[in-house]
Amino acid sequence: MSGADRERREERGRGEQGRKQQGRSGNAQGDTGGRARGAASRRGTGRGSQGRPAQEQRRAQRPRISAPRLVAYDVLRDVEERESYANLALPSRIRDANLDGRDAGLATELVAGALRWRGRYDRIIELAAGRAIDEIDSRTRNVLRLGVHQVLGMRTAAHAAVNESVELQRRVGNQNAAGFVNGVLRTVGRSTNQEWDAAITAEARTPDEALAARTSHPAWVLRALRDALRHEGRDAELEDLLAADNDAPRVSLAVLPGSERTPAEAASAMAQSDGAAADAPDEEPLDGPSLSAAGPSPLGLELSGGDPARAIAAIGEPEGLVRVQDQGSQLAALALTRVRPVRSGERWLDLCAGPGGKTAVLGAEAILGGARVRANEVSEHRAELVRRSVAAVADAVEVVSHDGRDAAAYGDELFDRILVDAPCTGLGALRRRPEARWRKQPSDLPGLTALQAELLDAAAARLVRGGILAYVTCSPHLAETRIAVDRLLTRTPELTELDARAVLRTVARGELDVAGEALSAQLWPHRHGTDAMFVALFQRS
Ligand SMILES: C[S@@+](CC[C@H](N)C(=O)[O-])C[C@H]1O[C@@H](n2cnc3c(N)ncnc32)[C@H](O)[C@@H]1O
Repeated sequence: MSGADRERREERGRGEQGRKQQGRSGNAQGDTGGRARGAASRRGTGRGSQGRPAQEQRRAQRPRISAPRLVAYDVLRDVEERESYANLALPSRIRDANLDGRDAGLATELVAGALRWRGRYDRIIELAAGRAIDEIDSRTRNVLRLGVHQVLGMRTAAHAAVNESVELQRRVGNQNAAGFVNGVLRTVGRSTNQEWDAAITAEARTPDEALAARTSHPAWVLRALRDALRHEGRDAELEDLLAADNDAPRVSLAVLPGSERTPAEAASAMAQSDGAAADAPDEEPLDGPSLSAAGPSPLGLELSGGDPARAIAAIGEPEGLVRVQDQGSQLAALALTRVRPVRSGERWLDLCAGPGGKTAVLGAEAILGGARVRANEVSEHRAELVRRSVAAVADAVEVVSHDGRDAAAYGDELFDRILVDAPCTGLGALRRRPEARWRKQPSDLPGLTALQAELLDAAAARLVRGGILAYVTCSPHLAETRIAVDRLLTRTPELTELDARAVLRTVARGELDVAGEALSAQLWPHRHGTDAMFVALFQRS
């Protein structure tokens, strides 16, 4: 930073000090209008006396904003305004900005933190600014969320986080609100996380509102999660679950059945390749991350960090046989394939297959057992993802694209096993998709549960006698799990529910703690380290 820039900053800082607000209760006022007027009149003087070139010169002299922060801001905008998925928008923005590994890591942390903790940070911003979050324009809101994450969620020095945020606001948002950003973030930085949590609790109207804000969950999601845990007699686990939702999940890999190596052998293959790389002077060693055959799926590996693609390459299996996949998804697919021995010639259907993670497990199991899989996906684009996903087991899998409620999806056949991995609210994968909890609304439920019921009815009618149906959701919401199952059983007396918990206990690696009275199995992030997958199994009589 040049001396002139530093001087300008210090002068601005002194100005802010003069206007600063005291403490949380004497908040940052949030009077952007007053500040805006002040800033506008100051700018007006500048324009009058110096003209446009001077203003442009001042802009050119401004400190550069760090590229990762700009990338993070752009991704937050993509998510908010274009409904983009952060996990897709982020890599493409990182590529466009040509960030190196370290900066890409910072951009990723900023995006994940600001999205995941949005509910808590918004409440803190409200308390610091003394105004409702909706009254702050969306650009400023996102600058503030990134700033609060740096101040409270990362170890960024407070003055650096504030200065960067003010510059970011000047670059991307309403210039007049730069002072507001400065004031709010300074107020935020004056209290610790514990103090902010105490303030959130003190200001909340109900204990649920306080817990929802502190743990950054929408209140309706918190209630749905509590209901699902209560159904198992485990509502005391709610806070553990909410905390697990806010932890970045460990990367899990699946070693598909039929691979040359078992998961344990794959883990040691990577360790050996790591050692060999360290010995070879021109090979960059895999610095640190290790694989272990851990987690509840018998196919599963856990990666302690680093780039999964490098770990997969280091294992050395043919492409596609080792893949990134949540272990709950692995178990859900295995519940269907291992519920009973496979007879050669069986026909299986994966009705809602996109993007094809579970189809790959079904395909690998089908090859071993002599079965064949039809994979259906309503979206042609996602059907293409399924084709790519099953390349390693393509001999056993045929991919088609139809609405699963239409006869075309079944191709005039009956099936021995059908997987309905239904579209759902996705409330079981909140740790993986940080923006998802803010996207779904309770009003999404009726449409989804109606679609789930129609898909189940269509699938149940296409089972051979004695055939098995697996109903899977990545949501623990009771409307999408037990209530859906009970209604299906009422509508379809030919279906008998099987003990999915017993099946999963047999399939799983180690003890699997599945609670409650129901025959279906609910997995949980805080208990099993998986997404909250729900699995129910039925047999057609
Ligand atoms: C939860 S995802 C399936 C995940 C997949 N089984 C996997 O493991 O990768 C649900 C899928 O159902 C698809 N879908 C939604 N409505 C459908 C319908 N009417 N018929 C068939 N598929 C549908 C969605 O496009 C989405 O790809």
